[in-house]
Amino acid sequence: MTTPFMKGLGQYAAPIFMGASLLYALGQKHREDLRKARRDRAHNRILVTGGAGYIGSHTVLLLVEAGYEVVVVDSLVNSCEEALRRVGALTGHPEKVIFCKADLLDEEALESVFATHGGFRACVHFAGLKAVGESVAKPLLYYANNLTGTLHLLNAMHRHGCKIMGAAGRGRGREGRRRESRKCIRCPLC
Ligand SMILES: O=c1ccn([C@@H]2O[C@H](COP(=O)(O)OP(=O)(O)O[C@H]3O[C@H](CO)[C@H](O)[C@H](O)[C@H]3O)[C@@H](O)[C@H]2O)c(=O)[nH]1
Repeated sequence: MTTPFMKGLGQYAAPIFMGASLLYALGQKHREDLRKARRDRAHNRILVTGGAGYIGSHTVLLLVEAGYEVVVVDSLVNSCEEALRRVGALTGHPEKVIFCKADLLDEEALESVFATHGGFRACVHFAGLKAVGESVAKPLLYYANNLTGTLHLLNAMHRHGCKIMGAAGRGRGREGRRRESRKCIRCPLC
């Protein structure tokens, strides 16, 4: 049975439907704009772990000069934030150096960096302990810190679709000669 109230409502159906469609279309456009902004940002944004350290801060400088925006994750265990402030000043683009104090062993903090600032075009990984004497005295600490931290990083990259990782390592060969290697690899999990 159609009541007068329902009949009255009928005349509003078309405008309500059109209004809802318009809102839906605007929402879609807004979501598409957000996705595009995120894609553009990802194209230009690099994550540098250990970016406040010696090699890391020089890398950040070069990346910013090359036009990238850099997010630095560093626990500051062997560095200080001042280095990044200086990098910002030297490049003239302090806004392109975003610092997040976090330890790679803290998975939640790392996830929050990826959720807030990702996705990254690539990651350069320098956040590692590397004092030779200490590594001999405390090998398990070094294994736990460097391997677990790297695994956490790889997992976060995998979850957030970041597929390129650069890393630098230094070691001594059997014959005592120093070996340096710099590698750029695809994330092994992706
Ligand atoms: O668990 C850690 C260990 C270190 N760091 C940070 O990582 C940076 C490492 O920088 P350092 O100045 O201590 O080391 P270097 O820049 O000299 O780089 C050295 O350590 C690197 C560790 O990845 C590479 O091995 C590299 O080849 C080697 O020269 C520091 O800011 C330190 O605070 C962390 O954030 N988390």
